[in-house]
Amino acid sequence: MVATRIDGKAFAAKLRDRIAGQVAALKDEHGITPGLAVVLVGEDPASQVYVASKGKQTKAAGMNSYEHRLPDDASQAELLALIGRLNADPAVHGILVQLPLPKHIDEAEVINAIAVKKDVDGFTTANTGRLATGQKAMVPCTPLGCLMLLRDQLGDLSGKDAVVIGRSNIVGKPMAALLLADSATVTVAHSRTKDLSDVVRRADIVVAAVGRPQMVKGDWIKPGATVIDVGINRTDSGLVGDVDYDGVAAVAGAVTPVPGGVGPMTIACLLANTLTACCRANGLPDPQGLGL
Ligand SMILES: Nc1nc(=O)c2c([nH]1)NC[C@@H]1CN(c3ccc(C(=O)N[C@@H](CCC(=O)O)C(=O)O)cc3)C=[N+]21
Repeated sequence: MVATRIDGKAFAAKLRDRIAGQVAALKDEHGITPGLAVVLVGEDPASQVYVASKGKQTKAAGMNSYEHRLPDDASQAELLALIGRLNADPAVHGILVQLPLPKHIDEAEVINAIAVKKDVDGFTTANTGRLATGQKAMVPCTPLGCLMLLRDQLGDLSGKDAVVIGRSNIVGKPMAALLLADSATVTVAHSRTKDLSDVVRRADIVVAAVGRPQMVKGDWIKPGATVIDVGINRTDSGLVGDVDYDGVAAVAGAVTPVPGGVGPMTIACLLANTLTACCRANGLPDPQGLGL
């Protein structure tokens, strides 16, 4: 039996279509256009590609996209001043500061300067805390995309054994919070975890977010398990995930590919969060019905 290939690219395209319809209705019925501001500091080539792609998809969904580029040597004060202006701008419903930032800038301080209601990355301490305590939050895009794929594949996640490999603030920790909120039994594994393959073998759901090319092997996987690969590793043989796809697909029930899995969901969820932020700012009901 070969695993189902979870088509994140197709799922993301459908989600973007739905969002575009909701954006059009928002314009028609309320005269409001959601706006997303993306801030890029420096010239990192991968970041430039992501930011260009975000801008293109934002406009394609009918939203306004505002791009702000600062030079590599921009000061933290300049960046904070820009965020202050975006916080005060009523046309801007979402603000994303592309990470990583140059080393002379304190990332946590910059992120926490973003207005909580405009924090479409869900990276502020306030949103992290809200997610962890079950209050309405802005949810980080990559884990949100993973959750949507899991709910679509499995339905109710209640009582499932989930193992998240990786404990980053942007993926591992919020992913664990989301799975817990859906009543899964959650284990967070990381570089110090003992007998990692044995831990993973117990899981009905595996989310791999470690940044090590093809680390998760087929013989780590419980037959029939659902495997979500968050890895984006650029190697000599091209873009690969954290999962050894062919080996895992021979055992798993379903697995996401790289590319074409979680990556496209991340950007679609950014649009979803921008629309959600816009609706909340205008006292309208949440458009995605996720209960988060
Ligand atoms: N503030 C902030 N928010 C982010 O969400 C954020 C960030 N900073 N910094 C960088 C990471 C990375 N990230 C990705 C988005 C889309 C793909 C994506 O679409 N990947 C395609 C392939 C793209 C390719 O070929 O390079 C795929 O997996 O199919 C990947 C990675 C968002 N990030």
